[in-house]
Formats: sequence, structure tokens, C-alpha cells
Amino acid sequence: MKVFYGSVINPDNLTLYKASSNSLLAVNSEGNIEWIVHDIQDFMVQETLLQHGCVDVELVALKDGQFIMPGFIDTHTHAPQLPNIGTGAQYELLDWLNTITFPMEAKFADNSFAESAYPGVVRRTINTGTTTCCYYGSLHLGSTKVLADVVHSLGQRAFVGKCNMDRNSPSYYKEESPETSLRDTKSLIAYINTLDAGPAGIPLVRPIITPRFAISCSNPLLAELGKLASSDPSLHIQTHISENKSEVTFTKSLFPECNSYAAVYDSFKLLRRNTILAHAVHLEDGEIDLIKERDAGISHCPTSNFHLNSGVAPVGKYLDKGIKVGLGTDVSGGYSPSMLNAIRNASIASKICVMQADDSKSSGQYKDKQLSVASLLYLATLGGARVCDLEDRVGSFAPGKCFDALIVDVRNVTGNPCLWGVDVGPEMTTSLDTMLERFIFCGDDRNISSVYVQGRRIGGASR
Ligand SMILES: O=c1[nH]c(=O)c2nc[nH]c2[nH]1
Ligand SMILES: [Zn+2]
Repeated sequence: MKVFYGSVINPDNLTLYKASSNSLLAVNSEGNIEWIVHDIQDFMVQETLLQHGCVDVELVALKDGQFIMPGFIDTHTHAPQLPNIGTGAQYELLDWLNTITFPMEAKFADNSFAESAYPGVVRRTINTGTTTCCYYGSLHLGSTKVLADVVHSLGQRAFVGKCNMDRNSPSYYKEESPETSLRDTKSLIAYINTLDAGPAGIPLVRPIITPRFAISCSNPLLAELGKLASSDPSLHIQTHISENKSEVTFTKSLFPECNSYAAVYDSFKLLRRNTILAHAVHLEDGEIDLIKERDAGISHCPTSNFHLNSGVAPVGKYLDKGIKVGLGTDVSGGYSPSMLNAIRNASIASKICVMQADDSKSSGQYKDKQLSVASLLYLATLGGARVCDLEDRVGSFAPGKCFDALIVDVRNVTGNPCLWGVDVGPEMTTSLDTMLERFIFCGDDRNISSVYVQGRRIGGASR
């Protein structure tokens, strides 16, 4: 048993997180949380451990300026795009795909390219504090197996999918037919299912069906993927929806029989509880209701939405409807693999909604309102867990849940001096709420000293 002693931040819902000092949080050998208690003074620690039957424990005492919080859940990113990060801001989506993205993803036809690129991609993602990640791979079976192997060996919790794309893509980067696309998808699923499970006997790496977007999948391919999904309701699905206006127009022209973009996925049985829809910037009212009815989740990717000029997703409206929403980095449409960056841009996106609001129409708790620190924290953790249908396991701390966590350090010794009291009063340096807020807005990898998944330390700034 390992027991952490110190400050804990624990998200509860969109409006509330708990900030507790002097907490004891016990993690068993399977990496699950056994118990948590709060407000235990130093002199009571040993007695409290004994009361819980803990005789032989490893006690990890946090320092002032450190706290534990749940790891981030990145509900949407593209592993083969990380080598392109920070380029292409002059393009909008469809030109960006053709000019910047497809040429890079095509390089992953070569497994050795994947073997050299993916360890760095995944390590970087882990060290930014992402404990669960939804990865798009390229369209290649071989290199996506490499991605799954790398994620598995580095110990991150993840969904890994091979892109399906058999049309409206360049000849050098397109699958041969719906049959080969389906065959490779099934092979990847089978392969990922053979990777050994973690210490708790539950796999950390899971397959996910990944139709790139409706534009790049033929009707027969979407139909086959829908059948595959129906054969196993536990299989997750990820795709893009309504990111860019030209994309929406093109999609509608390809599927005139469907009355909305979401209806396209729905007509192929790809819209359901464990479907993750990235972007959702330009949804129409009818399809918002359909998404809610199907209980699909939305990955809000504000960095990418700004970077590719896609627009501002009205997430407050979705939250008011009770739709599940998480955050995604969407590298390399998004220029940072860090969820801290996604959080900051989600905050700015919500402020833009406030500035553009028509006050006469702005009713609701979240629509056209600024997202609070509690809401931002929730979206990056427990909200993401709900989008991934993993809220029973990750996203917050409770007995029985997995210990997927960060130890955050806001002290000057980390090398990031802006968080911990240069010329500020003592109240600024000691409040846990302030530490959290400053970490969210000014922190970086240097402040994430440990990253734990299923109780195992897999990364962080101090080794
Ligand atoms: O942001 C995006 N990144 C992509 O790679 C992509 N493909 C389709 N639609 C997309 N949107
Ligand atoms: Zn994307």
C-alpha cells in the first residue's frame, strides 16, 4: 500500500471541486484507491493509518506548494501529426489537411518512421499530465500497432484507433477499398485486445473505431463500421463533426438523404453512448438534440478551433442541454499537446461567447457565460472521463477508482517562477484554490512533478 499525505484537489461537478489539506489517500497494489480522509494533522497520521489497518505502508508526504489532482483526459488528439505541430496556421481545415497533414501522416506507411516518432509523441503527452488519451493514428495498420505498443509500454491509459478513409483523400494517402479498411480495423482491434492488462487486470490500452470524418469515408465503409460497432456495444467510436463551414457544406452535399451532419453518423449506427465527436463548432439545433438523445459526447478542441479559424464552439449551450463535454488538444490542428493549453483556450472561447452574446437570448446556466475554474477543471478531468465512458474509473478520486493522478508542484524550485509568491502576500502563496488557478493559467510541464496511471508512476518532471 502506498499512502499520499498532503493537499488534494478533487473535481465534483461543473460548479464544484473539493480542495482539502492534510489528506491521506491510500492506493493499493493494483493501483486503485482504497480510501481517502481529509484534515488529518501530522500527529494523527500514524494513528489514522493504524485505524485503516495499514502497518507496512510507503508514506509519500507532499511538501507545501504541492498538491495531488486527477490526471488530464485528452479526448481528442492525432499522434502522427505531432511532428507537424505549430505549422499551418494560414490554412483552414480542408486545405490544411491536404497541404500539411496528409503528407506527414503518409510517412507512417513506414513502420520504422513510426518506431522512431511515436515514443517521443507519447512521452511528451504523458509529461504534460495526460493520463488518458484518445489517439487517432494514421490509416496504417502497422504503424498504429506500433503506437499501441508504445502507449502500452509507457503505461498510459488510452484509446488507439486507425483512421478509416477510403475517399476524398489524395491517392498517396487513401485506403484501397472499404474491405481493406475494415480488415485492417478488425486486425488492429484484435491486436490491441492481446496486449496484457495492467495490474488491476483491466486493459489500459483499448481499441476505438476511427472513421476520420464523413467526407473521407464511403457509404459502404461507414455501413461496415456501423455493423462492426453494433457487434460490440463496448467498442468506442471517435470521429470529427461540424468543425468548419466548408466541411459542413461538403458533407451535406455527399449525404443529401441526411438532414444533418450528426444524422449521417446516426444513419450508420455510429452515434451512441461511447461515441466521441470532436469539435462540434457549427451544429444545428436538431442535431444537438440528436446527440443528446444518443448520449454521445463532445470533445471541445478550442486551440485547434482558433488555430485553423474554425470558429468558437458554443459549449455552454451543450452543457445546458446536459450533453457530455470534455476537452481535446487536437494536435496538430491544435499547436500544443498540453491540456493546460486546451483549458486556457476553453476559457478564452467561453469569454468570446460572453462578448458576442445577445443578452436577450442568453438564458441558461452555461450558455454565453464564462467558464469558471471549477468548470474548466471538470471538463479536463471528470467531464473527459464521462465522454470516454470511464467516469466510474477515472477523472476524480474515490474509493474503488483508479489512481490516475498528477503531483503538481508550484514552488519556485521547479524553475517556473510565476506561480509561487514572488512579491505576493502570504495569502496568495498558501491558498490551495489560488495554487490551482495559477497552475491552470501559468503552469507547464515543470510543475507536473509526477504522473501516475493505475498507481504506477509513468512520468513527470522529477524522476
Ligand atoms: O482537426 C482536424 N484534424 C484532422 O486531422 C481532421 N481530419 C478530418 N477532420 C479533421 N479535423
Ligand atoms: Zn482532430
